[in-house]
Amino acid sequence: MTTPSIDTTHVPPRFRPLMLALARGAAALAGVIRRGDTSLSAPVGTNSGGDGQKRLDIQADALFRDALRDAGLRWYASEEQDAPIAMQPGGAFALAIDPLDGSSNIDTNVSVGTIFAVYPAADRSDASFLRPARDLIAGGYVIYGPRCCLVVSFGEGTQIYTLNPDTDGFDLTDPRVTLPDCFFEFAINASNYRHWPRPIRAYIDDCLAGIDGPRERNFNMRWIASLVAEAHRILMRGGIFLYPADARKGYERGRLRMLYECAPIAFVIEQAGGRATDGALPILDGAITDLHGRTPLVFGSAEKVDRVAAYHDLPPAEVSALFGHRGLFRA
Ligand SMILES: O=P(O)(O)OC[C@H]1O[C@](O)(COP(=O)(O)O)[C@@H](O)[C@@H]1O
Ligand SMILES: [Mg+2]
Ligand SMILES: [Mg+2]
Repeated sequence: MTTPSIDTTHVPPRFRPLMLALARGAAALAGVIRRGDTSLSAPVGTNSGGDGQKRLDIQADALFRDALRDAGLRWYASEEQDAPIAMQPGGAFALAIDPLDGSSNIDTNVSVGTIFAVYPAADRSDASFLRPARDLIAGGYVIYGPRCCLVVSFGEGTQIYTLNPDTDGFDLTDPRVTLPDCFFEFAINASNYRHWPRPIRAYIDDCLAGIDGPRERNFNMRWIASLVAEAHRILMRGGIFLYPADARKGYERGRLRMLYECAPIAFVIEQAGGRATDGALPILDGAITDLHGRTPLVFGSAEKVDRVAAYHDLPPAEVSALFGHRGLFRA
């Protein structure tokens, strides 16, 4: 087997060692997932965000920490660790990672992923991570699906690399992907409908009403329960994803974490021409105030994400009116 690598032609020079290390970690994790050890979905504990951990969550965390040892990182913050870990004292970068996203899908052989965000390192770990989300200098994800792809942005467009099984290297397959603007598909966990805030219910009601409703067209729906897989589908063909805040205990700020999940996904989506908000305001205009803090997340085609924000601006009486009255949202 050759040493895993990535084509760095379009990677800014200062990020090359980091991208090579991430590619190494991703190729190794893709190999672990492919081997299909069924014990990897066994529950092993709870992380500080309060989520159950599976064996593969822990293994993925250890694997990336090891792969990133000499990659110029000063700090490594993981969804699976209570606090950031000090790496190389002279390192220029602070990296936040969700080593395994979508862990409820491990045992069913459905796509899972890794999400990462890179910030300039400060002397202290809290100053490195607790800051405006827009300070991000690189971010992306890896999807372990039928194809393993690494998607990354360095702030000038979004690039896609695909793992070549013959060489174990990531080839550049799209140097600048554009998120299609017009696809009528939404992704939301509809089992939580009764817990959602009114603007979200109204938006989804109008999609469900299809050709007979104010949107005057039919929509399709998807829910994979793997943020990375939804993000990749939307990047490829458009549509919208919503994980709103809801009335369940512990979901006051939704489910997804600002540092490890929402900021890097928002970065990649914005850089591909899409939009990402908390329902109303851009995710990247927000601040990271808590390592494991959460935020509602809505992202996808710009026009659809803007429309969700417009539902938040409606007066309450208008939001709760029958869809037929929301003349504003026709078409
Ligand atoms: O089970 P739910 O509430 O639909 O949540 C699914 C969401 O939770 C997540 O699995 C959370 O990520 P982790 O697996 O990293 O905890 C997202 O990938 C996904 O979008
Ligand atoms: Mg996750
Ligand atoms: Mg995770």
